[in-house]
This record gives sequence, structure tokens and C-alpha cells, in this order.
Amino acid sequence: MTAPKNAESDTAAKAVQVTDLSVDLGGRLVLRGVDLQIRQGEVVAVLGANGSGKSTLIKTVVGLLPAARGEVRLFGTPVPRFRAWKRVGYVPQRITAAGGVPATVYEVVSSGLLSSRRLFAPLGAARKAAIEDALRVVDMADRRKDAVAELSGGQQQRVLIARALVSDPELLILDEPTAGVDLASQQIFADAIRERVARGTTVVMVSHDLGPMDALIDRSIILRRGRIVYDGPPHASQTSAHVHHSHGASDDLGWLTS
Ligand SMILES: Nc1ncnc2c1ncn2[C@@H]1O[C@H](COP(=O)(O)OP(=O)(O)OP(=O)(O)O)[C@@H](O)[C@H]1O
Repeated sequence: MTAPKNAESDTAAKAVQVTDLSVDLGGRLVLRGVDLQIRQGEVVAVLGANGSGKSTLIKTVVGLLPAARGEVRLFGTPVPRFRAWKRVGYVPQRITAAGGVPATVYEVVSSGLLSSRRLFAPLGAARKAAIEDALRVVDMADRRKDAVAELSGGQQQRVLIARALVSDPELLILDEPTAGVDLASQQIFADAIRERVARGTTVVMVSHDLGPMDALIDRSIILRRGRIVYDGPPHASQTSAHVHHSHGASDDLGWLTS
């Protein structure tokens, strides 16, 4: 029987599989019947107005929110049973690394290599080299001893990006990685992503303003009111007004308060 084998390898070739996903937040369906398949090596932008459900989708994909209906699989494994988190790098929407905890740049980046089981294991040479590489890629090597809380927003974001890159994940999931980030940092970030994409890394990125990342995108998803309303090649709409913060928000608010 070859069919099940083929089906299985096909499933494994998908970095992300979202099937009929609905997510309920505070009694409100924020995602409704979302289907999405992302093949390994694809670079996908998730676009949509404020409140359309982009962050909710990303958080559910990385297992931070439960599905009310449907399922998410990472590399073929349902997220509740997925354990290979080393294969996934995640940059959250807002900085959580600083959060009052006095951590240095080096500490935050190195935390990207530590699974809970190995928290107290000393860093080997390979791990140290990986940290140096990630620091270099985001141009923060000379700030390694600085407290993250003392950095600018853009620099903090670079640290989080380095933290996501340090384990050299096969799948990078980025929630507005360059929001509020200066253009120089955006460029550094785009170069870092380009390097990973050339090596086959899958990227899923939420963004209001793709900036220098624009050229890397090979597919856009547009969410509206918790549903996918466009899934295809990037086109003019990704930079048009309706995916930006200001426009469309009141429309979505109307739905939320109804
Ligand atoms: N914990 C929660 N309880 C109830 N509703 C929530 C909760 N978190 C988010 N929401 C609502 O769900 C909707 C989708 O939020 P989400 O953050 O996924 O949107 P988004 O597209 O990422 O928006 P933004 O562009 O502003 O980041 C929003 O309208 C938000 O107000």
C-alpha cells in the first residue's frame, strides 16, 4: 500500500497545516473555519486590518491558544502533541523579553537555545558559536552585555529576532517583527531572513508594513473578520490601505461589538 505512505510524506512536507480552525476568545469567535497549508520553504505574509485575527492565528499555530474547533499541525504533528519546538522560531508581537527582568542581550539570545530540560546545562562551543552568529546577524554583537530594557524598541526587537534565529529553526513564525522598528533594523532583519530563506527556512510573517521584506514574500494570506479572504501570490493589495492599521478597523470593531 503506497497511498498511506505518500499521504504521510505529503503531510510531513507541510510545515503548517491549519484545518477548519476556529478560535474562541472570551466567548467570541475570533477565527472562523480557517484552512491554511504552508509548504516547507514558503515565505508567507499574513495580512489584514486591525483585529482581523492575525495574532490569534499565529498564537494558535505555536500552541499558545487552543483551537475551539479544527486543528493545527506542525510538520505533520498536531500541535498539542508536537514536541520538536527546536524546529520552530517564534517572535511575538510585542517585546516580552525586557518585562522588568534584568536580562542582558546575550542572556536573552542564549535563552533561544535552552529547552526547559537543559536549562542548567553549560553552553558548549557549538552553542556559543550559534549565539555569536545570531548576534552578528542582527548587528548586536557589541551590545551583548547591555541590559535589554535599556535598548531602543528596534534594538529590543532585533534581540528577539536573534533569539528566534539562534536555534536555526526550519520554521520561523514572526508576528509584526518590524513594527516600530527603524529602517536600518528592518534592513538588517530582511537580510537575516533572506539568508535563512536561501537555506530553505519556511517563514510565516504577520506585518502591516512589509518594508524591505516585501521582495521575499511568495504568498499572501489576507484575513478579514477571522476568515481568510485571500490566499495567493502577493499583489498590490498587500501594500494597499485596507491592510493598514487605520483603514478597516472600524469595520472590524463593528463586527466585534455586534
Ligand atoms: N483575550 C481576548 N479576549 C477577547 N477578545 C480578544 C482577546 N484577544 C484578542 N481579542 C480580539 O480578537 C480580535 C483578533 O485579535 P488579533 O490580535 O488576533 O488581531 P490582529 O489581526 O492580530 O490585530 P492587530 O493588527 O491589531 O495586531 C481582536 O478584535 C481582539 O480585540
